[in-house]
Amino acid sequence: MAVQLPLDFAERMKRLLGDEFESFIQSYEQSPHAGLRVNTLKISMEQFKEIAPFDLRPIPWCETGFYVPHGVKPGLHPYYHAGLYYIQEPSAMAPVEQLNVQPGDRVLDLCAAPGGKSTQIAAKLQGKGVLVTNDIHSERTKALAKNVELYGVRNAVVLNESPERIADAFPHYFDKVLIDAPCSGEGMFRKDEDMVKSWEHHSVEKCVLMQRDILETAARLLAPGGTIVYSTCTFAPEENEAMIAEFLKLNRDFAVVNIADTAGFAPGRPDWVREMLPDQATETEEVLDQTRGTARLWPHLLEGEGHYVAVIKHSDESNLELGKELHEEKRGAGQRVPESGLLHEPSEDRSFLRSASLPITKADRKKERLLRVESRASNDKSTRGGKHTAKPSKKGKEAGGRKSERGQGRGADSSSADPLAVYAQFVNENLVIPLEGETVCYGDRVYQSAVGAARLEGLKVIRPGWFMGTVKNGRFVPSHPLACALRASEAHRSVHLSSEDGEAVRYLKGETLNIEQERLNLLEGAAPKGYVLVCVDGYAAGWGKWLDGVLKNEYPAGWRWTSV
Ligand SMILES: C[S@@+](CC[C@H](N)C(=O)[O-])C[C@H]1O[C@@H](n2cnc3c(N)ncnc32)[C@H](O)[C@@H]1O
Repeated sequence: MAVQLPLDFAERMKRLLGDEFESFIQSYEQSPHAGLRVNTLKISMEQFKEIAPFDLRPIPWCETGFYVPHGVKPGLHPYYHAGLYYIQEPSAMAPVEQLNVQPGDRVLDLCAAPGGKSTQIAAKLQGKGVLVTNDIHSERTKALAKNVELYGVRNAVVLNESPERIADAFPHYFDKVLIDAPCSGEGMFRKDEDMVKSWEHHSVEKCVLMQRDILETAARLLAPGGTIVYSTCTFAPEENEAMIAEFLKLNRDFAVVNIADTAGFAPGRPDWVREMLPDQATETEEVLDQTRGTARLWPHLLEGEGHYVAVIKHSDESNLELGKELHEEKRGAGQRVPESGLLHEPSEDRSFLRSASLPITKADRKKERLLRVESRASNDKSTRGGKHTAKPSKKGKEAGGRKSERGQGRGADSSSADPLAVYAQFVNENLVIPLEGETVCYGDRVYQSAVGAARLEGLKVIRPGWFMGTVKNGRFVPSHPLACALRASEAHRSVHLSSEDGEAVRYLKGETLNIEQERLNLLEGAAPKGYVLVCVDGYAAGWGKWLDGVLKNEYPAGWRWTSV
């Protein structure tokens, strides 16, 4: 066997699985399965199938997922760098499929880094509704933010918070909550040997304490009638069926929604709770049987690693009115225009960071950057479902159609003084997009936020929304995340590079390219000089700046493809 399993683990699995143990243990002789998930925010399934550079075999439980043949390296293709697919372990695609996300939903991914499931949720939202994606570890939110941006997500907010503090800011706000819980990781032993090493440190007992707190807080975040999906990548019953049974016992207005076993999923094992944890089983006996309707993904029964998924739905009609009131209260609060806001970049400076569970002190506030927040939507209604859409404004108006009070009577150069006017001018001259949500400025950075600034006040915000760009010396510099989320048809200037002749790779490596004017696609009689959306086989990858036949490379240094 390639993997040396911890003895305690192997003995426990033998006891629990009985006759099935032999085939379970044999699965460790096989290589783990690799998968990719098509990013349908950027490309449709039909289009992807036409241009797919690899042989693809569908993953039965995820309609956008495919197995990647052994030996193929999907990370070494320009399409990966253009955000056309996410490389994801096949079983890890199951939880979001069970969350039943619909465009327009408000969704929270509570334990989200590095963002595999968040990008899957975002694809299901199709830009409509809200995705709040969070991780408690600040270092890990860097990868989370990068993935949200690379995959072209427009309606996400990235937080670095404790679940408790999010619940204070967003009580009963979300239709769907995903808890991809920190766990002892037993299901990943075959894929990642480091998980074997860290198993002792991340003991089941420690994980149980964290999971209990997270799950309990999720109930405070959920709107009436909402759904929580709880998942782990471990086999331990304490972290799975026992955890769900305990939650159901304490939250009687929730019930398990049965997961169909069609895709090779096995049922949950309440009998293992009775066998291993008799006291806990006795305490939760009235609800324990419901956990049979949760799902276990076994490496010997399907082509994927070990996972556990539970769907629990809020079902108490009597709480509906109370929940609605809370909802409306917060939506009202969302209309306030804050005078200030905080933006926290992940930082190595420990003094800058505070424990997310501690209250913010005055000293903290002094250390943090206090930045001005402006809200376009001071008098607008709630941003629920991205309903209020700001059209790119005409010159002389601020972004989102709000007439600039300060701009009036100041003459033609008012745009150089007002960041929102500078932004609006850029949008008008370069893009054809609806601006959804609220325009928010943090210092010189401009965002479109699906949530709005007021609700985020006081939270550790990594990204308050879709990062559009920066206002520097009266000019708007479009951001890389803006480019990543655009379609070629939404930019006044675009150019198509081929993934096959090396030109796309040269762009992704950061090289300057010679591009004749005839190759530029110009919309609405746009002049060729200026920002050009650079596309790989038609799919946006970044910006370039064109002048006299030369395309200056604006692909950010930190994102460049260095391995080719
Ligand atoms: C299984 S990983 C998440 C993987 C992620 N969902 C994905 O698909 O890419 C669990 C995450 O939970 C985070 N975490 C641990 N404790 C947490 C807590 N109390 N609140 C929020 N996140 C937490 C960890 O930092 C870790 O990134």
